[in-house]
Order: sequence, then structure tokens, then C-alpha cells
Amino acid sequence: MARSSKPKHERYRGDFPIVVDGLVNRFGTQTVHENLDLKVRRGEILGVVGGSGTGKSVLMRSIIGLQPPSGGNIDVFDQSITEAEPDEVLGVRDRWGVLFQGGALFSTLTVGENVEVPLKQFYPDISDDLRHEIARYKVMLSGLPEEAVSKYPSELSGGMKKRAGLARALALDPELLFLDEPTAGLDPIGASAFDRLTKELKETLGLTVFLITHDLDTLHEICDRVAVLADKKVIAVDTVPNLMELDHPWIQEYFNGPRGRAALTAQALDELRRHMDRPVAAHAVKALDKTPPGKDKA
Ligand SMILES: Nc1ncnc2c1ncn2[C@@H]1O[C@H](COP(=O)(O)OP(=O)(O)OP(=O)(O)O)[C@@H](O)[C@H]1O
Repeated sequence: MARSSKPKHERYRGDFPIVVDGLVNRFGTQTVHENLDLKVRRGEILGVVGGSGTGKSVLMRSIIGLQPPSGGNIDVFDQSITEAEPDEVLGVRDRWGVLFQGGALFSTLTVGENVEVPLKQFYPDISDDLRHEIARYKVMLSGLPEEAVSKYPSELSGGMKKRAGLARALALDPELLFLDEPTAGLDPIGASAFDRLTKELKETLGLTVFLITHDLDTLHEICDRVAVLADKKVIAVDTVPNLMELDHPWIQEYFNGPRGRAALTAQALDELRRHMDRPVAAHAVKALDKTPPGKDKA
């Protein structure tokens, strides 16, 4: 399993680190994906949305090679994941990190030991001291206090568990980061802090982020584009404002329904608050805050 003898790869410089072409996924008689196409741009945060059961997680699992598809092709860094031999896939697996729903931490290992798992798997030759040091650094990079390194998952809050899972996802300095509903179960303040962290990490580490979410605030705040899954396909990929213009029932219901409008208003309020020193903006924020529910807060 070790690949330390292989030369270190170059960072990907192409435009589309992930290209999904004609993906088909069937489970028995159930077809989840039928000719699904998707291109993820390098350096973007791509939000992935869709109703429950539309196959967002199956799509992510297909891209990271955990779900052999029934048809189609997936290239990651211009290399086919679907047709590659297991050994070849190993060569790209250390170039992505995954935060699964719920964190998926090993409960019998400390946070630091959890982060060390992929380091041991892919770089078995590095010294214990260096491995501990890398793990400690990743834990702090994920916004956890240094003491968290020696804590067990059961001793952490929900938000801290997500950050620990993120630290593990970042263990191998990935170019691609997969996040499956990272803000689910977090309170609004925790969710917003996690969103900010995701954006900061994307910018400072030059990540491309594939982010499955139901969280409208996340979509508005940090996603460069959003892919919408419906009818077994990706029916649209665009910025949120452009998606809101589309005449598809699910998209209209989702983005222009009451929750979608509330998220949009919250974002507008945030924008205004950033200019609170200007008296006019302060008045506008007050006025928007007082708008009765149900009335449009344009
Ligand atoms: N290993 C499997 N075997 C059989 N059916 C599966 C398997 N994995 C997923 N499915 C089915 O595929 C469909 C899509 O599942 P998936 O978890 O990708 O949905 P999702 O869009 O992520 O949903 P949610 O938003 O509720 O998490 C579901 O109907 C699910 O039951």
C-alpha cells in the first residue's frame, strides 16, 4: 500500500480536476443516475444540492472510487477512476480528503491518532515524531485548540467533531476536498464558522471543494457555483443568482421558497453590516430586520 517510493506528483494545473461523463448508477431495479455529466473547476467551491435520495452521496462515493458505477466514466486529475486498476487509483487517492457525514472518526483513537491514520497508510516511513507534529498542525489548522489532539471523539462537541474530521481530511495536503453535509447538525453560529473556515482553507491551500449540502446559507455564502441534482442528472450548474432565474419547479421551490428567501435576506443583512459605519446602511439593516415575516425583504 505504501507509495513513498513513487515520485511525488505535480499539483494539477488543468481546468477541471473532476470530469464526470455519462455516469450511470443502478441498485437492483432502482436507477439513481442516468447519463449524469458534471465538470468541477479547479479552485472552486462547488455546492451539490438536490432532494433527499437524488444521489448526492452516491455521486461523491463514485468520484472517490468507493462506488463502482454501472456505466459512464469519471476522470480525476485527467485519470479515469472508473477504468483504472486499484493500484493506479491509489496514486490519486492521497490527493483528496473526505469529510463524511457525521465525521466518521474512529472512536477508540484520539483526534491526533485519527489524523495520523492516513499518514501511516500513505507515508509509513515517516518518523513518529514528524507524524505527530503534522497531525498537531492539521488539528490547529482546522480551528481546534492544541489540547484537542489528545481528546477522544466522545469528549468533543458536534462542531469539534466536524473539525477533527476536517483535520483528518487535510492530513495528506489534498488538492481536492469532499465535504458531505458539513454543517448538518450544527447551530447557526457553528455552521457559519465552519463555512468561513472552509472558504479560508480553500483560499489559503488552493483547494477545490466538492460540497454536498442542504444548507442554503452555505450555498449563498461560500459556493462559487452550485450543481443541482434532479431527474437522475445534474440539471444545472451555475451561480446561485443565475440558478434562481431558472424555470424548474424544484429549483424555484428550493431557492425562491420561504427558506431560500430568508437565506438571501440574511446574506443581504450581512453585506450591509459590513458597512455599518455608513449611517444609511445602518438604517437599512434596521428596516430589514423589522420587516414582518412573509413580506418580501428586497
Ligand atoms: N449501497 C447501496 N445499495 C442500495 N441502494 C443504495 C446504496 N447507496 C445508495 N442507495 C440508494 O441510492 C439513492 C441515493 O442515495 P444517496 O445517499 O446518494 O442520496 P442523497 O441525495 O445523498 O440523499 P440525502 O440528501 O437524503 O442524504 C437512495 O435511494 C439510496 O437508498
